[in-house]
Amino acid sequence: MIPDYGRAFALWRSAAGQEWDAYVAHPFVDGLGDGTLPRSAFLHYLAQDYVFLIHFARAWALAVVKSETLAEMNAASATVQALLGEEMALHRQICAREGIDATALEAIVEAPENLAYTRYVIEAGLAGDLCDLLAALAPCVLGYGEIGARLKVAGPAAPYLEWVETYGGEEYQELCRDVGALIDGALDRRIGTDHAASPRWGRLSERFTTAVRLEAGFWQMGWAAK
Ligand SMILES: Cc1ncc(CO)c(N)n1
Repeated sequence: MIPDYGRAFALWRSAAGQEWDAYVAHPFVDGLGDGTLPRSAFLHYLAQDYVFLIHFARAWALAVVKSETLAEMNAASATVQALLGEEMALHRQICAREGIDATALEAIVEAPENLAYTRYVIEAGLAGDLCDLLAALAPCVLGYGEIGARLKVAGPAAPYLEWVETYGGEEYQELCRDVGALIDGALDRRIGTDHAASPRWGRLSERFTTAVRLEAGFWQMGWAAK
């Protein structure tokens, strides 16, 4: 079952079509679920993802700047906190057990796929308004929610249980529902409640799909490190 993260997400997701499937059903994801993903690929991914989250948190902080209401500011800043506090703690915990400390993680050199993705998102927000920024942010947050929920139901294998429980767990799922509500509210306010009827819709959809493609590229980067 696909989780309900709001109206705009459902439309963007189906417009992305096969690109969405290539992201959420990438071989890397299958390997996380059934435990066959080589540890080296996982650790390479996780270290890159730590740096990803630093820049991703900056992009969410930009959403605070681009907000027009206190409700939007609160929702965006709660996401910044969830990323810096809870999600990055997962990475620190797993890497610490492998002998990689937080200072080493922070100093990881970004892979081009990583750099491309986060800076694309930040640029979407700098060039546009909160709708443009949220369209580029949505695949990351909500895609991991969908993946986590699916893998959790399937009954994940032991090696990556912690990862699956983080993204499939209630706390992250609640964050996804809140982000879905923030997106719908931000779009209602700026482009009207019939999102797809807005002249801006096509462009927003493209932003979403580009970010989806960059997500698949991120898995591919990890997968290539096998
Ligand atoms: C690449 C990537 N996308 C999305 C998430 C979820 O925040 C993450 N941790 N990493």
